[in-house]
Amino acid sequence: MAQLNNQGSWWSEVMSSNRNELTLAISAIIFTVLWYRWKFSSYSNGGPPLPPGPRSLPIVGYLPFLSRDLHKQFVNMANTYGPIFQFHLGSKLHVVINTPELAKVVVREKDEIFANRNPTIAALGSSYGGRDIVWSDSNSDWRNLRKIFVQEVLSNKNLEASSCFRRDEVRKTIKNVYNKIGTSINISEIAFSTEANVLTSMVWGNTSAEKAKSSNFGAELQMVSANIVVLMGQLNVSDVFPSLAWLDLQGVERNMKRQLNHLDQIFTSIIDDRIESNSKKSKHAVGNEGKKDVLQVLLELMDQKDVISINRTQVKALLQDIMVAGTETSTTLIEWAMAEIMQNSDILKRVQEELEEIVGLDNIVEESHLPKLQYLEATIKETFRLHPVVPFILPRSPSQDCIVGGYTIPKGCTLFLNAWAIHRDPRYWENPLEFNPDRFLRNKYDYIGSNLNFFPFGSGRRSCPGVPLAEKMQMYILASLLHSFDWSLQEGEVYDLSEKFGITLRKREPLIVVPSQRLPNQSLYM
Ligand code: HEM
Repeated sequence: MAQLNNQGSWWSEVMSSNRNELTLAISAIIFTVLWYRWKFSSYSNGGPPLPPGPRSLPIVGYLPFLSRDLHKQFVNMANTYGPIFQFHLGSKLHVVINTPELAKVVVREKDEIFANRNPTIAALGSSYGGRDIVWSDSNSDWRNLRKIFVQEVLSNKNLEASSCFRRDEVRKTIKNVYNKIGTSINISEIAFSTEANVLTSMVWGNTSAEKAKSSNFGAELQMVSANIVVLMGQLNVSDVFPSLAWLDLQGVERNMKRQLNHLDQIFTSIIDDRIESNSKKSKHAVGNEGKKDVLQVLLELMDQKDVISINRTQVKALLQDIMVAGTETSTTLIEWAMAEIMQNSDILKRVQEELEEIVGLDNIVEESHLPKLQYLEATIKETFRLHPVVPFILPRSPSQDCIVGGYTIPKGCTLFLNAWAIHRDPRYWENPLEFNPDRFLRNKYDYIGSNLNFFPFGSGRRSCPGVPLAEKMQMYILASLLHSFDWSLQEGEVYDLSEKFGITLRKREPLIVVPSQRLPNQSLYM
């Protein structure tokens, strides 16, 4: 049987650590699986069949054969079963799409049908039960929250008004790196704290809540966000066998609750603090339009009963989305980009020459320079192509049975769009494994997936609404790090680009590098 190799599989670990509980619960599983088998057998009667897929075991399905590097395994499976294939994990049907043509059917022609997420237990635990934007089903609450996010949180006006926060934080980062010249720096930590500080200034910059102001808040946030992302990427036996969920065999649900409690305490203290300070001020003293932070905008919408409004849980769920979706993703991209650029000395030289020409060695990078940095932009896009931060985008689930590529896709199954495979498919990309930014100078690709050969932020109605901020931040941080400093690996280190699969595709080993001064004028670092 193809692909049946459970060496180093996730399943063998779960089995060895939880043998007793699993044995006890096996009868519940059998019942569920028999029911689903009966349900799915009806697809072969009459309508188009389910997509092809590997044969698998009774009860557990394909579960024991999933490898840790799921993105690579799915490429092998596509080679065997074709551009659309399916497999069962326990009772749950999963479908994987591996070509831009079929992705187009999902996110264009049938976008409305494929607008649900089918969140895992971990995802529900991280999002106040799916009451946020990321994990909510496509319903009126989701539409409302997404509208608030696009029109109020990341509107052009707000993005413009918050440029001072980005400038302040990027400058602090330059100063901070300057103070560490000659020593080893973890790029991911630097990128994360810059991103997190920008987001917190934009979101609750005017807070006086002690927790949010404490010096270790950034580190706490980084730890919690990283834990949330790891837990969301973990295969959880409770998702595969819902009848076992009460046992929480891997402790994913418990652990996620702990992480969310941590964030919730911080959000609660910030919201309470703001409500109290608002009540002490007259309405007019809260600030004029341009100066309101996001929290203020959300709290005003909370009081509003008509047009668009939001409740307290949704405010916290939205804050959680911004903090987790906005930090982990951009941090991952910046680390990959630095790793690729440092490994390719010609590319580093071209990026720095462009910076010299546009910014000048007697100046530091400003946001106004960014639209002119075309080679850097192409380098970032090439990084997204080879290292899509969210390799399977986020799961989609059809709200009704439908047909894709001549096969039936049943209502409620989980569908993955395999961006990792599409981004390195030789049918769409010449020399796909070569890191070559020039391909993005020759052909224009946007970030909203207009061309589905390249869609690192997804596409369609559930595509990433954070693109305008992400685009600015990743360009600004990378341009600043590469213009203000030269970089080398710490002694004894070798270049390494190995991946660690999860809901985000991280670099397996952190990129530890040593900065040196590049700009002649020392005052540019102060
Ligand atoms: C490198 C940076 C980022 C990447 C690669 C990224 C990627 C993604 C992807 C692939 C999706 C799913 C799209 C789909 O299903 O079609 C998504 C959704 C989302 N992202 Fe991002 N993102 C990034 C930055 C951000 C930022 C900065 C924010 C907010 C400040 C953000 C907020 C969201 C939200 C709220 C959703 C859910 C949208 C929905 O379900 O309607 N993201 N992102």
